[in-house]
Amino acid sequence: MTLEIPEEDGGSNHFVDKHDINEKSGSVLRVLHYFPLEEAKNEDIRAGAHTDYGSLTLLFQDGVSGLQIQNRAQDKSDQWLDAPCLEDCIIINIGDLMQFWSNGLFKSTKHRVVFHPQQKQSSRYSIAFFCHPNDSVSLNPISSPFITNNKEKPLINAGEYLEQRLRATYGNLQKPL
Ligand SMILES: O=C(O)CCC(=O)C(=O)O
Ligand SMILES: [Fe+2]
Repeated sequence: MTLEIPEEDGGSNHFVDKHDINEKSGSVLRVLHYFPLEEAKNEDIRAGAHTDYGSLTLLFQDGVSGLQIQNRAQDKSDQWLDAPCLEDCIIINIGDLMQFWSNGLFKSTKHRVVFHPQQKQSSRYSIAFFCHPNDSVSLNPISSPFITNNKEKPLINAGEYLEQRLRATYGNLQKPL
């Protein structure tokens, strides 16, 4: 989908400009190893339900499935749908900031990682690249004929939002990077 962002707001370079690699950002590559389940335990969840904090996440999986997304229909939020693990494919998640910038047009989908019954004895590996804009970038909806901009100016920028989410998740640990 093209958003027709006006040239004065960067046009087709709008998102590139927000992700200048020479500026500070929260972008991070994580190599994830989910251990097999110990025999005595009877758990189903490898990673609890959450949304990603940044703009987009690139997920590389190793063939052991388990990623699920939450059904967004209000009366079906207890339904979790398996994301297929396709060979040579990268899964792209929309993160919270893309939802802010698009004023909800693009949804930051809740997801989690579960053990499927036949996988409890296997490790699972995945690599996630969490793509974040520069810390100083505003979370205001972007100019586009497809996006309504009815929001008050937010008081925080991308760096502050990341800090808030990390604090809520990990307590007062130091921000990575
Ligand atoms: O391991 C996966 O497939 C997903 C991991 C994930 O959602 C995350 O680390 O935010
Ligand atoms: Fe995630």
